[in-house]
Amino acid sequence: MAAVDLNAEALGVPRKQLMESSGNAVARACRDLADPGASVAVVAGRGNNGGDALVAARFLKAYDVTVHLLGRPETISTDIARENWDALVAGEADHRTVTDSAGFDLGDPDLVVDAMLGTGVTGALREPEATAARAINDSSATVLAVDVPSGVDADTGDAAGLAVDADRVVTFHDDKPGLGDLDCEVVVADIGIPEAAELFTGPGDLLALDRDAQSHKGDHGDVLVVGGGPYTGAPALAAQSALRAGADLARVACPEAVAREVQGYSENLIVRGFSGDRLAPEHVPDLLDFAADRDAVVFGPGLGDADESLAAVREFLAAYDGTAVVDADALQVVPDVDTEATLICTPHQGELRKMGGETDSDWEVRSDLVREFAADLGHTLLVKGAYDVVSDGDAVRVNRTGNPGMTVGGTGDVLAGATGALAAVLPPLDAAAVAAYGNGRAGDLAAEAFGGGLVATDLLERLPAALRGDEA
Ligand SMILES: NC(=O)C1=CN([C@@H]2O[C@H](COP(=O)(O)OP(=O)(O)OC[C@H]3O[C@@H](n4cnc5c(N)ncnc54)[C@H](O)[C@@H]3O)[C@@H](O)[C@H]2O)[C@H](O)CC1
Ligand SMILES: [K+]
Repeated sequence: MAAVDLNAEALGVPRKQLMESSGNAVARACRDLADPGASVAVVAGRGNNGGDALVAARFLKAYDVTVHLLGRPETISTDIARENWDALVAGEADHRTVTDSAGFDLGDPDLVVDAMLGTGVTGALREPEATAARAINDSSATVLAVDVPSGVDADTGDAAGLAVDADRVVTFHDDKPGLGDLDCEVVVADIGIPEAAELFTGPGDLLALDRDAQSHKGDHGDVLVVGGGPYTGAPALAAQSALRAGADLARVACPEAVAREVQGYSENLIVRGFSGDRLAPEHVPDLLDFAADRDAVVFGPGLGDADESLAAVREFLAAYDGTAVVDADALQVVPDVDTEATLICTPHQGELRKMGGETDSDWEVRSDLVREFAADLGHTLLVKGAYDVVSDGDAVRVNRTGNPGMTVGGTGDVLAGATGALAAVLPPLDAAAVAAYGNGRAGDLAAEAFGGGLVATDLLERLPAALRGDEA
């Protein structure tokens, strides 16, 4: 939800507006549960769950509302919740702050609005929330829970300990998996989050990359690029891109004949040559051993389409059961290989057709075609275009970053490498969506500097900023 909220904000629908919609939905449920003049106890926590109810209080003029804030106002954790508290105080609403459990007196209300904790709950209820939850459960009031009954984990429906026993839940935007088993009525309120906030990639998708501080080398991926032969720049671009997208190690397995040239592009790469001047079936056993210790493999950059190289790709994929990004000439092999591997294929629309897929200039039509083909293939597709379409056969994401300057050679290798690095730390669909978003953002930053004259290496040093969500 945090990612969707952030994407909604990027689309021009700020969180405070979402909170206003949530609060309005809560007020409508109150009007449904209690008659005007009834006494309502709003029990608000210090986060946005509480914020929703502070908004609702403003919509309940016809009721006798008392707001209980659990904690001092200065401990309210978000500005939008704090602003709604300040508005209540400025409006002389009947409000009180509960700084310790002994200070909590629910009174004898007809209706309780449980807005202590929502999706931000961690662990068992602490004080004074626990005392308040017991008082709410012991009261004879009707209980309306905001988003999630406090103490319940929205994803699992479990509670680490005590939880509020609600008569009705008003949850926002979409049903939460954990609410299904509650024995109370759950109402899903549309709070005006645009569908686009979930369909199109945006800054919210970068939250998935939040790294825990304790991470150490190797946590962020050891990526192997298998490529090179007719071309040498492509595997080097892909491997450097993997590093720029956060991989700790980037290795290149390429023909001995070009190993020095590939190494020459960057001392950051660990280059390992296999015999001859192009990939062939005899290299596959070694490659499988080498790949087994990596977190992700990027197959294809610069491989060329010699029959023996494609035969080697087929043999490798048939035996590989890890995670691989397949790009460029290797893509044509995928449809006729049965593999246990988790593949992310990154074709442009011409390569998609060569794989047997269909495309369309209208991105909405293309989205359905890509989803169907991904379902047939059983793999994740990232189909490059002015609008990149990503699908795992079930969900669809569309990426709108990027610009026409990115048709220059090599940007696809940069995307493949970034996808490999992200596939080492994220599920395939997210890895492809974030890679498309970051690669396009890096391309947009490069276009600011070089316009149509940008080259693929310009994206490399801009990938970190693009994946951090830095403003251009
Ligand atoms: N897109 C949407 O669905 C929207 C949802 N909204 C509401 O926002 C909350 C989530 O808000 P958040 O601030 O992230 O977290 P909470 O308010 O649920 O709780 C955080 C708050 O609670 C404290 N806390 C955490 N665990 C415990 C505990 N075990 N005991 C005591 N206190 C605890 C923590 O310290 C924080 O202070 C969502 O549920 C919706 O109601 C948005 O308003 C609109 C968009
Ligand atoms: K709640």
